[in-house]
Amino acid sequence: MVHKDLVIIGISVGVAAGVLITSIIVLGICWYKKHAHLPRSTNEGSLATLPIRENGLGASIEMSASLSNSVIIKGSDYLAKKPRNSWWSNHSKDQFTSASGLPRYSYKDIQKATQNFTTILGQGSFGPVYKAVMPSGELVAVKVLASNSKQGEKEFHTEVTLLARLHHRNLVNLVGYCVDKEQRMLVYEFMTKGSLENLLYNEEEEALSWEERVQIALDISHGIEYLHDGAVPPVIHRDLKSSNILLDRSMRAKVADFGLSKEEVFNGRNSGLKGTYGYIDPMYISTNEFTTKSDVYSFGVILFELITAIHPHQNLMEYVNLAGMSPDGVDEIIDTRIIGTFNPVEVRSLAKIAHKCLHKTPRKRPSIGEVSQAILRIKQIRLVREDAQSFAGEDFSRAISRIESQQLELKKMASINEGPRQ
Ligand SMILES: Nc1ncnc2c1ncn2[C@@H]1O[C@H](COP(=O)(O)OP(=O)(O)OP(=O)(O)O)[C@@H](O)[C@H]1O
Repeated sequence: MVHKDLVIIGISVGVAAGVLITSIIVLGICWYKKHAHLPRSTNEGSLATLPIRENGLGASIEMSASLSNSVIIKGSDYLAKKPRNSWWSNHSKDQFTSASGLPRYSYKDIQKATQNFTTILGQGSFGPVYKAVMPSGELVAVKVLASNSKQGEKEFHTEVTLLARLHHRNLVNLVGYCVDKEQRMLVYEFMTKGSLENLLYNEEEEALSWEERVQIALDISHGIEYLHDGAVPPVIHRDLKSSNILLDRSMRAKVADFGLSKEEVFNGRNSGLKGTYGYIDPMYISTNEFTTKSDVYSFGVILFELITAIHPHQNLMEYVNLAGMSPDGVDEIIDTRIIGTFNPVEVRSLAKIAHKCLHKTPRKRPSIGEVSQAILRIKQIRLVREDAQSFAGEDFSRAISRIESQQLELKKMASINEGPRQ
């Protein structure tokens, strides 16, 4: 009997000890889970939702006000989940935790990739731009902001936060950045063919064909259309010019340099004039009010550069105004290097669009969406015409081969009818 009691007491103590140990383990796991998330959740109170549109796909970024805080991406999760390229993915996860959602690099990373800053591509108003080869072999362009340039530093922050949420095939993508002590750099996708300005005005470059020029015009208009109508809130570029249009190896154009971009302020006014001489909307100079229509004006200037290959600093607008006096006056200022290869109807249509963009009253200028549609129509009409020509050509060659085979048949029949001569 005593033995039986001892067994019952033993089992009870064992069960109680088991329950106690299990509870301690469960509590321990809960405590660990809770505390492992603490560093991220400290920012949650300050998060604000910033919606973005990405080539039509919806996504939203919850980002904190400060650049140094972390970013959480909702919606398509495109930016968070898709590694930008193999080189970035080889780096530690810490480099992805910035407000922009872009990888952040150390000075040493960039120093190595640019062979100690010896691979200079050119010099912009913010500082030099270097070609960099990443360990994966991928080419990028690194824009080093002059450390004494206060304006450049401000533009840097604007550009990082803006570009991190703007993605379009006709915009030059920002793929990383560097903030290391006083150093600030922007890492861009590399654009093999350089700037439109260089392609139009450098005598050593092969002249762009008319077809290429129309495609470039269309690409630029699509890039601007995304900024004006696709980005939420809308973005005005503010410094559109041929040196800010870069081309990739397939001669597709992308809009670059958002250093002067600002998010649109409704009915807002800006103090200092920004932009580049020759491209600035005259109405902006007199009213100090910059709108999407001011970008449309600058785009009109670029369209005339494509048609004439005359730089705005070489009296382009004087030529354009003189030519505008007669309906086909544009024929007189067309780039001589494409004479004989272009279609005059297409040139006149593009010039008509450019004139509309340059209308002195901003509200009478078309929207960039309307401009894109009009340029697209020029291309489509050409494609239909080429199709018709090749169809006619096909008919002709078919007819020729039909005649040839008929002749062959006739010859054969003739030889049969003649029969062997006796
Ligand atoms: N992503 C890139 N790929 C290839 N070359 C580039 C890239 N970005 C800039 N460059 C080249 O580097 C040079 C300097 O460019 P940057 O944008 O700094 O100045 P800019 O546009 O010429 O002048 P500004 O600063 O006044 O706009 C130019 O020759 C440009 O073609």
